[in-house]
Parts: sequence; structure tokens; C-alpha cells
Amino acid sequence: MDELTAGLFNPFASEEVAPPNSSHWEAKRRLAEAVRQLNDLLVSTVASDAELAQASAQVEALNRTLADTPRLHGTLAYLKSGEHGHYGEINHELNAVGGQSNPLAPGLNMWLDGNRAYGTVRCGLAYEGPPGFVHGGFVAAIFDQFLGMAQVAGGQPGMTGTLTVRYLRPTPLNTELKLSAQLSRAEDRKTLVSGELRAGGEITATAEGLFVRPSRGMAAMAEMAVGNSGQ
Ligand SMILES: CCCCCCCCCCCCCCCC(=O)SCCNC(=O)CCNC(=O)[C@H](O)C(C)(C)COP(=O)(O)OP(=O)(O)OC[C@H]1O[C@@H](n2cnc3c(N)ncnc32)[C@H](O)[C@@H]1OP(=O)(O)O
Repeated sequence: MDELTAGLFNPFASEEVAPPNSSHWEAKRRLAEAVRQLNDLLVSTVASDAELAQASAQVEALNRTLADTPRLHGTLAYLKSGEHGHYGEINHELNAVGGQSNPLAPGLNMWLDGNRAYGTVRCGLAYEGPPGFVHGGFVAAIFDQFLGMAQVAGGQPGMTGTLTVRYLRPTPLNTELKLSAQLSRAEDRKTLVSGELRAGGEITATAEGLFVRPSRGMAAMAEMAVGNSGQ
């Protein structure tokens, strides 16, 4: 275990979503939820052009306000600030697929029970691919994150080496989706995990992920990324 994967905080210990560790994250979760709703409203509204122009001006004004606030670019910057928790906590807030404070993330909730992992997620209209169904790329992203969490049970978390998704039937929007996964094999630096996604009791997709613990270690990988975060 290194700086990034040390078990100082495990957000996956129970089915309950781990609470925010500060008033900052609590406030950000609220804003993220409002932006998720905005996204859903944006893709569904058929307001007039004038109403859309007015809404754009309001959002643009808000963006200018936030752009003028102090900012941290990337999870590593949050970690180095020393003010926003351990890496596990920061990742739990900002991750692109599972982050509570990241409006891009569809609200994936995950927990471990022994060597099995469980999860729930609900994808709104903004995730539409085929009419009425979740975009296959998001199904793959959900599996990547979910299997990536499940591999933690193997004790040697690494990066996704390969991810194979089998799409058995379309995955519905606006439906509670249930995930489960288990370790198939963990040897040397490689962990193999397999999982399935269900909607209304029916399996819509299965996946297998091979995770490789980098020879340089996870923290060294992260250091290589310094400068990639667009500051
Ligand atoms: C306590 C709770 C706190 C929570 C705290 C967070 C926890 C932390 C969890 C992180 C959860 C991430 C969940 C998101 C997962 C992403 O989204 S990760 C992003 C997508 N993936 C990437 O960007 C990975 C890019 N690739 C790489 O960085 C490097 O190629 C890798 C995968 C790290 C491997 O590099 P390497 O260590 O130099 O590998 P190398 O020594 O050459 O090979 C080792 C072995 O693996 C095999 N291998 C290497 N690459 C591959 C591959 N791509 N496919 C298959 N086999 C491979 C080799 O053949 C070799 O096999 P053997 O010869 O030993 O049998």
C-alpha cells in the first residue's frame, strides 16, 4: 500500500453512502446534485429560444463567479493542500464515475461484503445512448469503476489493464441498476474481477476486468501526472 491506496478511509465499508468529511464537501455535494438536475433538465426541456438564452446567461454568470474563487486542479492538488481529507475521501468526492461531488458521475454507490462487491446506480436521461437506454460507453465506465473498487478486496489495487464488457440486452434509463462482482484471481501484481449488471432482476451486461498494480507503484504513477490537470 502506498500514499494513494493506504486504507486510512474506506468509503466502501457499508451500503450507506459515506458522509462528507467536511462542510466543504457537504456544500459541494449539494451543488453537484443541482448540476445533475440541470443536466437532466437541459436535455429534456423544450423551452423557447428566449428562455434558453436567459438560462445560458444565468449559468455563464455563475461560471464566472466560480472561476474567480480559489481552485485546486485535480485530486493530487486536493491531497497536497492537506485540507480536504485523505486520497480515498477526495476520490470518493471527485471521481468521474463514483464521485459524490462530481456532477458527471451518475451517483454510483458501492460497498464490499467479504470478497464480494455490490453496487447501485441510476442513469438519468443525460446518459441516453440508444433511445430509452443507457449509452454503452457509460455501462463500460460504470463497470470500470465498480470492478476497480472490487479489486481492492484482493489487497493489491492497480490500474485497469483490460476491460471486457458483454452487452446482453439494453440497459434501461431511470431504473435502479444493481451491480455485483467477485475476485476471480489475484496473483503477483494482477487481479482478475468479474461482475454483472441487473435491471429489474435481469442481467443486462457482464464484464471482466484485469487490474495490474504498476511496477512503479500507484503513487509514482500519480506523480507522473503532475501538470496534466489543466491549471
Ligand atoms: C481502502 C480504500 C481506499 C480507496 C483508494 C483507491 C483505491 C485505488 C483503486 C484504483 C481503482 C481504479 C479504478 C479506475 C480504473 C481506471 O480507470 S485506471 C485507467 C485506465 N487504465 C490505465 O490508464 C492503465 C494504463 N496502463 C499502464 O499504466 C500500465 O500499462 C500498467 C497497466 C500499469 C502495467 O504497467 P507495468 O506495471 O509496467 O506492467 P508490466 O510490469 O509490464 O506487466 C506486469 C504484468 O501485467 C501484464 N500486463 C501489463 N499490462 C497489461 C494490460 N494492459 N493488459 C493485460 N495484461 C497486462 C504483463 O503482461 C505482465 O504479465 P506477466 O508477464 O507478469 O504475466
